[in-house]
Amino acid sequence: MTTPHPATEPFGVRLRRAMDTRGPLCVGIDPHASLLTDWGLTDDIAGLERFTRTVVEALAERVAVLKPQSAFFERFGSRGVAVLERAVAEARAAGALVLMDAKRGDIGSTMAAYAATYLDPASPLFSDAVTVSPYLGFGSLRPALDLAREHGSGVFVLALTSNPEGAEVQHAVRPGGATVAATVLDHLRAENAGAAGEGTLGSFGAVVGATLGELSSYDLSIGGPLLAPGIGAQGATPADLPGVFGAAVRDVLPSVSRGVLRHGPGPAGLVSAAERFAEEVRAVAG
Ligand SMILES: O=c1ccn([C@@H]2O[C@H](COP(=O)(O)O)[C@@H](O)[C@H]2O)c(=O)[nH]1
Repeated sequence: MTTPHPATEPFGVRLRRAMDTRGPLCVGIDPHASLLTDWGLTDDIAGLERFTRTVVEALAERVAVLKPQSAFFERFGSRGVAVLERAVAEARAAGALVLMDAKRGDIGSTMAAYAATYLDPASPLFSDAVTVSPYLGFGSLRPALDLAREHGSGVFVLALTSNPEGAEVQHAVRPGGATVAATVLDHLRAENAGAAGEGTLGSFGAVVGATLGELSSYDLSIGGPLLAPGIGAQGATPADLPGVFGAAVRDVLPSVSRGVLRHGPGPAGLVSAAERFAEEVRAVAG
């Protein structure tokens, strides 16, 4: 097994380079039971292993970012997590950045353990970046933000999620008039301050759904990347990105899972679907 290695450059710098050289796309590894079936695989650890290996072998040398969805591995217990560990190591060794979609969030002291799981280079799940939830208060994420800074990793914080239910929390208005989501974006802007020069990305990103329609009431210029899930199975398309993100579109990392994965099990189908999405994004985001 490849030994996890820490980064020598900040995540944001590595991400911008990967998007420029490999294309602006993140592909999700989401082994849904229905996809395993569609691929002719069994819904068990052998099916999970084959599915995951196929995606990593097809795409890790080509796309900028692979985003394993931890839940689909955890449902198989420790053997599923072992598959996830191998996928992370192999994808990183092939040159992809790995964004672990774990959406962790807890009080600060427990958050420190989550941070160590994904952001400490000694951990078998060490990844280039991780998704976290700020709904125990942005300050509760401090251990993850600090560990990421120390090791050149990235953190993506849920701000405006792609699901319609998110609005009841994220659009809620705080005393003083700012929405919860705007407050999260403000915190991220502060975390990235000083990191970003012209054209550079900071390492602290926001998750902002591509499904949300225009967001001009939000200041999306956070100095870091905007992970945009929702393209493909959730109904958004690359053509929607300029309308949703406006001038911030250049900092958007669109993410597609089922929209690519449904083109398996052959590697050629996965590769051409990913290339098509990346091309469509390039055409609208430059
Ligand atoms: O706001 C969010 C945050 C995360 N996700 C995750 O992205 C993928 C989407 O999968 P698709 O098959 O492309 O719909 C999945 O892992 C979600 O948990 C999101 O959809 N929205």
